[in-house]
Amino acid sequence: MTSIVHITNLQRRMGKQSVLQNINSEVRQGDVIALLGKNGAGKTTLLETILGLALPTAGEVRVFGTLSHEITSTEKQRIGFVPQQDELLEQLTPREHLSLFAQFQAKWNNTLCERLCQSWEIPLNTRISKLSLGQRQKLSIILALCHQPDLLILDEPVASLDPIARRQFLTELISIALDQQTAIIFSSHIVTDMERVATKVWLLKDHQLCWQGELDMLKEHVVRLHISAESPLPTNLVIANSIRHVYQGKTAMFTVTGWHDALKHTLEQQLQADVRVEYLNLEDIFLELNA
Ligand SMILES: Nc1ncnc2c1ncn2[C@@H]1O[C@H](COP(=O)(O)OP(=O)(O)OP(=O)(O)O)[C@@H](O)[C@H]1O
Repeated sequence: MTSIVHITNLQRRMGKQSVLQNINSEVRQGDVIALLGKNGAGKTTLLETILGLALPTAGEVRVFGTLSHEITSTEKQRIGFVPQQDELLEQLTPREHLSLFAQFQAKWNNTLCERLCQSWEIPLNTRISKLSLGQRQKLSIILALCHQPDLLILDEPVASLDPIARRQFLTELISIALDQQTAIIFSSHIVTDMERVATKVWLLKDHQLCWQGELDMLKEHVVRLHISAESPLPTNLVIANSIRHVYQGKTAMFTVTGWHDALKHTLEQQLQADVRVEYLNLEDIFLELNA
């Protein structure tokens, strides 16, 4: 698979504050990356740096092999971006905006545009300044999807969408990732949505990517162990890579990282106890890793 984005030792400071440190990663064709992090973790900063809208303090980001802040207008046409705050032209109607934007795109998909405008009930002849937040967000998504980008970056694209539009949007996203092999980086606080579409996860914490890799691997890597013994467990019990634990006499619950199934038997022998492994959904993993 072709590399679309390459990030090397990226650092970004804002005044005295370090926002991103030692970020090394790669985005390949067909990757759908869920970018997760608490408020202020640096998600928008990372996405803007990838887009070349902000300069790295150190390190570099390459998009299609070019430094992101030096990408050409032809390369820009290969990128779709839905910003957290839309940049629509207030005085135009959606019809005018779509037609103006389409003129500058080499691969505009009019069929998809018409289908989405219809199913999302975009009021095509109303001034954009009079649209609701959700209608504006839908229009921004249509603009980003319909020029069939090779790289699609979405910063909180669904916050104002109703559940029906959100589900349709996720379906579209999966289909373009599969059919067109578009690389997608998607930031959202609706973690259940991310879990439906993501193949990979980037988790930002303490200015760094504390996890990056396949979603399935993350789910095998972070688990909750429910331990129950015949007699009270030692209160100073230590389990490697534990990030949180709760004791209740003969039972205990540990959340651990770096888990692999072979450890279960060893632990049961060592503690003379039953160990049940609970695999977590992405939202629970996010909460545990940020606890
Ligand atoms: N223009 C700016 N000047 C100074 N600091 C800034 C600026 N923009 C963002 N920051 C700081 O950089 C950090 C990261 O902000 P960023 O917007 O990237 O976070 P985020 O993860 O996208 O947050 P959210 O989930 O709330 O959208 C925050 O601590 C923020 O205060």
